Amino acid sequence: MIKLENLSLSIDRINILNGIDLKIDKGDLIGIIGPNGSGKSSLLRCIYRVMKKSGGKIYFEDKDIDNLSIKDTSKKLAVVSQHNEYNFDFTVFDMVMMGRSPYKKFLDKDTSYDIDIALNSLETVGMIDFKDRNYSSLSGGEKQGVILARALCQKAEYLVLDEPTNHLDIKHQLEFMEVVKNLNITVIAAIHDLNIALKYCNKICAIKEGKVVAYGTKEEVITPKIISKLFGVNSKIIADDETGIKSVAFTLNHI
Ligand SMILES: Nc1ncnc2c1ncn2[C@@H]1O[C@H](COP(=O)(O)OP(=O)(O)OP(=O)(O)O)[C@@H](O)[C@H]1O
Repeated sequence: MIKLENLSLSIDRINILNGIDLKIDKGDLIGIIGPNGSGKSSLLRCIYRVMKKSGGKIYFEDKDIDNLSIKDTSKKLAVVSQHNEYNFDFTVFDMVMMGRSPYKKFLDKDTSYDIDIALNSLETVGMIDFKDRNYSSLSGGEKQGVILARALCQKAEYLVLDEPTNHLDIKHQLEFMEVVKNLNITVIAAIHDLNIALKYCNKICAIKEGKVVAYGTKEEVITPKIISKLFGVNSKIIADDETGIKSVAFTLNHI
């Protein structure tokens, strides 16, 4: 379980997150939704400790993260974000092996156990055939698969996804989210596409101006009323006649 209590973040006296309370249960796949600039990435960055919160508490199970080392945090939590360009080049396999670094001391060698985990992670994301390729030669979608494999290689209980499918075509978006869903671990994902959120998340946290506007099941949160409050657009939730699968259709208010 991850618990946020009264989490706040201010930068240059501007309040970015304002007293966020959130409880993420084990096995949840939580979508964080909200308009541009509402604080989704900042919230996740506080959880994965790239940003230092200004106030409040974050707990992993019963442990206050202020008392956890960065290395111990990395054993618990892996991250996939939307920015995957690096100014250096490694093979795909070496990139994935970096996921083992929280478990290593300086100059420790990779064990056959580490190598098996890396190969299994590449298998899981369907990219084993890419293992000897240079990372920089991959397409954006392929890079995202490698970064997910690196996260899996960390063997963390929690996975944070910061708008991970933004640059992916629809097939790659669905494939990425299918892999994530089938991991059966706890996932917190900032998601722009409400249809992806509807399809894959079991809970949704809606934020606006750094505050939680709604938190609950996707049926409770992805509603025309809340969508209008968040984004200022009209919407309709449509259920497919055959499958019952729901999707959202949008129009601008004045159209
Ligand atoms: N390092 C920073 N310095 C100053 N302002 C920042 C910093 N990081 C984030 N912000 C501001 O905090 C607000 C929230 O940004 P954040 O990236 O968390 O929003 P978001 O909901 O993820 O947005 P988007 O959907 O556009 O990616 C924005 O107004 C942003 O400009």
